[in-house]
Amino acid sequence: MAPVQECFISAPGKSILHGEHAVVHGKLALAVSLNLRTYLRLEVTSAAEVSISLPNIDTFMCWNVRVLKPLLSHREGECRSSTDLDTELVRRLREFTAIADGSTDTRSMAVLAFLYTYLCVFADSEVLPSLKVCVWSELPTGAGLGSSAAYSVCVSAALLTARGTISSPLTQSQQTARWSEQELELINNWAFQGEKIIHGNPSGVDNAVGTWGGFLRYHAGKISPLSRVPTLRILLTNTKVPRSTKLLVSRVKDRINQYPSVMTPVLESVDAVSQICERTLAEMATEGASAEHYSMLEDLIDINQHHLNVLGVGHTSLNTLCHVTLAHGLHSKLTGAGGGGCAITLLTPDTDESVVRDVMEELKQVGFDCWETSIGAPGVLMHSPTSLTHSVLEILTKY
Ligand SMILES: Nc1ncnc2c1ncn2[C@@H]1O[C@H](COP(=O)(O)OP(=O)(O)O)[C@@H](O)[C@H]1O
Ligand SMILES: C[C@@](O)(CCOP(=O)(O)O)CC(=O)O
Ligand SMILES: [Mg+2]
Repeated sequence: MAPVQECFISAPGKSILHGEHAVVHGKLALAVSLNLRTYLRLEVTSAAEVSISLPNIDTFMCWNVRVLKPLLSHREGECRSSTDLDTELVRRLREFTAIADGSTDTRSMAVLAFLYTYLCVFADSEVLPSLKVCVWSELPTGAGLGSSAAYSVCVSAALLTARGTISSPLTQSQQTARWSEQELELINNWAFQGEKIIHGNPSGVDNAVGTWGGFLRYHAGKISPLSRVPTLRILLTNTKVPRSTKLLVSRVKDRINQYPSVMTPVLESVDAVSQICERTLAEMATEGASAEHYSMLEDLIDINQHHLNVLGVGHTSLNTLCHVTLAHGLHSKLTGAGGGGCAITLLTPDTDESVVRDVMEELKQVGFDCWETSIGAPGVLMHSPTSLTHSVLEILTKY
């Protein structure tokens, strides 16, 4: 396949309806893509350098390609796998970029994930290519909306396309295009490796949503689209309390290890919540949504929020958020890793517009960001430059 000289790629963020954390331990999760995206521009240059500009996290790095090549010497001739993390390469990259093992600064993980994917994808090239890459996102970083996965999906799609491992699907007359199912699998597998570097122990649900988009059920690595879902109205609120998915995921693991007989039933119960939610959504889509259906969805949200508190990923900001919305009859739960970050609030057909306005106003007064989101956006896309808004294009070409 002919390699590209320049490409623009985007991938969506996600919201987990139910099953965050439990999904890491093999339970069912229901997740949906958001209309907030991460964008990437890749340009092939002749500078003998590879550079990555990450304006969201104020990170701008550049390396001579000849300095990077020796990092691959440990596996000369071997093909890098898209399904297993090369831990020796990660170790070498940590040393090279001077990121200490166990570092809690997840920002530097974005650089590590990029370099890892770059070196693996181009491992068989005699000379590493000179590339200029810029990634910018509409998503808040580290807030539970899957910015790490959207980033990893964009990086993986761009590098695989630049290498010619997957096609460049955009024809001249198209604004956006997607890859074949087989190519999406490859993008997803490499993005999962990126997530492993950023998260430590990801379930894979976030990169799956970033790759395929839509409404997905994710269970023990098996991804399937939810075919029957009603139109749902959801408020997203960002408490703006920073947190790291990596730390929260390992905190839950520690708690399970310390109190297995207490925590295992909680995980089972979260699984049951996801299953009942899936059945309820299917019923709503096929039979029409009733007040009883919405009442069940609200109960499940409340139950899961309590479970997430028990798992140790709650936060006072999230408690405040739940109280504010409940005072107006609206039910909320954290989404993503918790510990701060974002929550979702379900709006029902009976919710008066004045109530939505009041709730949003009150949440903003507490200091949170709050907006109504649209769900089910497409997964990873290749864009023509004209399909991007002026402001996105300006940012991506500025660095
Ligand atoms: N636009 C971006 N530019 C650079 N790095 C990003 C971007 N989005 C996400 N990341 C990486 O992902 C990390 C946040 O991931 P995480 O803690 O999983 O939160 P979430 O995925 O919920 O946003 C960041 O610290 C950074 O390493
Ligand atoms: C907590 C978890 O279920 C979701 C994490 O999502 P986010 O990185 O907070 O957007 C972890 C995972 O599934 O890998
Ligand atoms: Mg993440």
